[in-house]
Amino acid sequence: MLTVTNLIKKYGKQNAVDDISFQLEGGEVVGLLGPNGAGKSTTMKCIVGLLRKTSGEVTIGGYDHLSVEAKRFFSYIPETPYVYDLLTVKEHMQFIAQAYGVTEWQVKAKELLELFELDDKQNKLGRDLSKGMRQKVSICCALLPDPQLLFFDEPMIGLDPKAIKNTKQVFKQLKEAGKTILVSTHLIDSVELIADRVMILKDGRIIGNDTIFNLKQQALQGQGSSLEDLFLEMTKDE
Ligand SMILES: Nc1ncnc2c1ncn2[C@@H]1O[C@H](COP(=O)(O)OP(=O)(O)OP(=O)(O)O)[C@@H](O)[C@H]1O
Repeated sequence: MLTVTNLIKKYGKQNAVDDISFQLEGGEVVGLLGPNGAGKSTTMKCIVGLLRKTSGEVTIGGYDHLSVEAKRFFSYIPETPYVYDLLTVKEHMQFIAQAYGVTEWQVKAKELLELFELDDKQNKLGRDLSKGMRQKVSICCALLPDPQLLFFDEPMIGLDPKAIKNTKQVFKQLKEAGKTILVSTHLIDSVELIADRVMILKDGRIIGNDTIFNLKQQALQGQGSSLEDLFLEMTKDE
């Protein structure tokens, strides 16, 4: 579903993403973990085409990631939610539905807005929404076209506990529906239960890419421990 080959992104002389390669098979849920500045957001932005990669190749569903065909496959939920100031919450849903040709979108939009407790905010303008509400609108817009592949960059930041719980539930449902997900997060427990695999990024490089079980075996010599301990062990400075 997603193939990243020798991806490099430089900011000036710094390699923020330093020659990484990985694949996501259809239906896989993969957690992208790493300390602040590891290159998680830069990697995602290069994949979805918001940042110009320095070099490397990215294909989505077999198509070059910048093609319209590739864009039909995925939704991206950015770290900082972007909403249109002068569209209401409902108009955001309508706009996405029309852009992606979603038929009978009202029913799905209603379900999503109810799930994220936005149903009473339908007529509020984007500019009048709180940060958490913007994040919820961003998630609802991403889910409306029912894409095969979803990129979530720190989806829980700014959400209240109820919305975090709902988002975890949505992840579970998406996984059950066979969707492919790449999710970057610092909230390790939010991926521990659903991730088939995690990739650990440090200084722009992938330093671990395996099932949580296998990574624990390698890093902790089989000592029973949490994913959080594993993360801290793998990313500690020598
Ligand atoms: N626009 C930019 N210009 C220059 N350097 C940048 C820019 N954006 C990010 N960087 C640098 O690239 C590196 C990777 O940043 P990135 O935001 O991808 O990390 P991250 O893993 O998403 O971090 P966090 O967990 O803090 O969100 C960091 O060293 C950062 O300072």
